[in-house]
Amino acid sequence: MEIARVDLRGVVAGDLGWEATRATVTASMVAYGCVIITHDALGLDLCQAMFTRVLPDLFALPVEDKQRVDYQGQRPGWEWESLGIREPMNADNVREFTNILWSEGNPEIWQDHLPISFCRLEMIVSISKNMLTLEEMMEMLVLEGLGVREKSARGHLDLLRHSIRMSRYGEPQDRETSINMQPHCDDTMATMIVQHEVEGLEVHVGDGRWVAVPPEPGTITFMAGEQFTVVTNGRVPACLHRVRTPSSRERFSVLFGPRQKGGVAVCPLDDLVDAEHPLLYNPLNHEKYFKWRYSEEGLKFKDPLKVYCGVYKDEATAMV
Ligand SMILES: O=C(O)CCC(=O)C(=O)O
Ligand SMILES: [Fe+2]
Repeated sequence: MEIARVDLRGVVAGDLGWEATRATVTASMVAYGCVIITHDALGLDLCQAMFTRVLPDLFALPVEDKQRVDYQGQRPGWEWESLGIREPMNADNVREFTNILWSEGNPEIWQDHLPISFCRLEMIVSISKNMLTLEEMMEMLVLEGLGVREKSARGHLDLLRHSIRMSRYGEPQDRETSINMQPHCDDTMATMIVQHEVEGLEVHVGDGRWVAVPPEPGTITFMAGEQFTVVTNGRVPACLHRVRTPSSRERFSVLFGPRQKGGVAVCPLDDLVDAEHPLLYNPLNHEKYFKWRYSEEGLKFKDPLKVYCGVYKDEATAMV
């Protein structure tokens, strides 16, 4: 079986296509924690403008400016940097982010009779709103596919917060492997990745085999993070992925995804725990886990999630 590709255009809950899509999505999520979506929700023009204008402008700002917002980068040996915005569907949050980055002193540029600051804001908000709709649809498809009642699934969605991250990769430092982000699973609930023109995303499909997800226009990669493994009581594995860019071209990506709201433990959904499927994960306090997972101790383990909150530790305690 390959990672499923599903066309979500025109798919509506309860309609004819819904059940077939649900079966395909669920099977691929159970096997790889990953599905490739085709959708026009983001709009090709919007993506083009985002990747060729907004992102290059954003990352061209001086590091001192970028460090005034949620910025990661400047790691020795890593040609990678990333900027994040929480709840980017809310224009106020995006306005705050752009105002901090492009404070006075940056002359306003006009484009198609609109100030560029307005275009940037509109683009980020619009991409985020569309991503949120797709994200919730994907979670509903998988959860329903696993047998979760609609009400429980909606209750789960209400416990999420969202953020968008925009990343830039320079030339891979390791010319031999061309890897510019090492294999990992995200510690989120889910991540949706939009690529543009430059290759990079690869997904592990078992036995050391990696599959490249090509940066095709109109496609978005949906992947489960560790929190989703807990919520689904182990049915959906967190997707193991990495970034590898043999062309060495500069690469941008846009990532959108939910995590559990702060202070609310992540728990397996009741509908997914029964005699046939005993409880596999204890409630996960994300803040504490996050600190431990990236500590010297947490980094020793192959499956830190299981070590931290798994009911059965068995092979989880294997070291990296
Ligand atoms: O840039 C990408 O395609 C993936 C990035 C990623 O996996 C991450 O930031 O966690
Ligand atoms: Fe990732």
